[in-house]
Amino acid sequence: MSSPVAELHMHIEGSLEPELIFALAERNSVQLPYADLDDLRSRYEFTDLQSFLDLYFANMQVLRTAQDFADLTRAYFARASAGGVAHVEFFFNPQAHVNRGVPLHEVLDGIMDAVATSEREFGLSSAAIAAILRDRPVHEAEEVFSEIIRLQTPIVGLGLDSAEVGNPPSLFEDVFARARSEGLHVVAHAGEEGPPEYIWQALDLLGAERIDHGVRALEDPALVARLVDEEVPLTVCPLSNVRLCVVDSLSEHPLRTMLEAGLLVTVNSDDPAYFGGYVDDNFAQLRDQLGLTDAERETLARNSIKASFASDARKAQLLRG
Ligand SMILES: Nc1ncnc2[nH]cnc12
Ligand SMILES: [Zn+2]
Repeated sequence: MSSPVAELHMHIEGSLEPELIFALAERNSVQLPYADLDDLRSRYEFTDLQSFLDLYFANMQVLRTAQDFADLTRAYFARASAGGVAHVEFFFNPQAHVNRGVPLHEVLDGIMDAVATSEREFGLSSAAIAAILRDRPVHEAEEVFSEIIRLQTPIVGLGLDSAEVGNPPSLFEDVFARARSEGLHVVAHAGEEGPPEYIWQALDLLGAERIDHGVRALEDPALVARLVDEEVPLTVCPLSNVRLCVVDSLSEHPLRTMLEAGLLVTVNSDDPAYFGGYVDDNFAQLRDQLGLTDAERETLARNSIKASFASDARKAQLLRG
């Protein structure tokens, strides 16, 4: 029996499976631009991050009510728990819903309802991170963040995601400073498609406690030394990196190089409904295609718990297995 894992990098909207897209479209009378499931599935071929984001945002149109968000979140919890995930810190994208007319409270009520019962229902502790869309105007991020705070939403942190290149962390210094002053954890996607410079900015300007992805850190030895020295966790997403053409194949993924460099690496699913699998699928394919050993898996599992924002008591419980 392998040790429990914490999943620290997944987007709840990226767990929207094709079957649920069709079921929610029916429930909400949404006309989908796909003939059937096979037609939808045939579109899951991506050439880069943007080509994925286009489909990711398009499919969100079926999410309308608190019930939809609760059903989506619970479906992920059930699947993740079955795959050995015992703790999750997941992203959601409030702007992606508010901007198409869904009231913020519908999003928050649904997600937080599922979070509140995850331990009882699925034996899985959970926490939500509001992620800012970095390719949208800065004032929009500030407005949605203010509203989340005004509603006293029990989120655990603030994150930064969406199209990376050309949208550096430096743009979002103020909203991240506010998040920190509210006592929230802060994390940022950096070094997925963007340069190592964006990782430096995430650390120095945003105060990021974890870097989401960070694979391009390997291009900058001084940055690697800093990340090792400060034990900054990197939430790496191997299947995502292959599907978004960040790496050519899983057998060429730099995960082992990162581990050998002494980086605090974790394995995550990112957008499991789009990238061919959940955390357990990532581990299984890493074993088959990269020769990931049981000892390496154990290290990665322990890293994920260490890197989480769970309480010390919960971390100790998770580490006991
Ligand atoms: N891999 C990813 N990178 C940036 N933004 C995202 N939003 C959902 N998945 C993402
Ligand atoms: Zn991501």
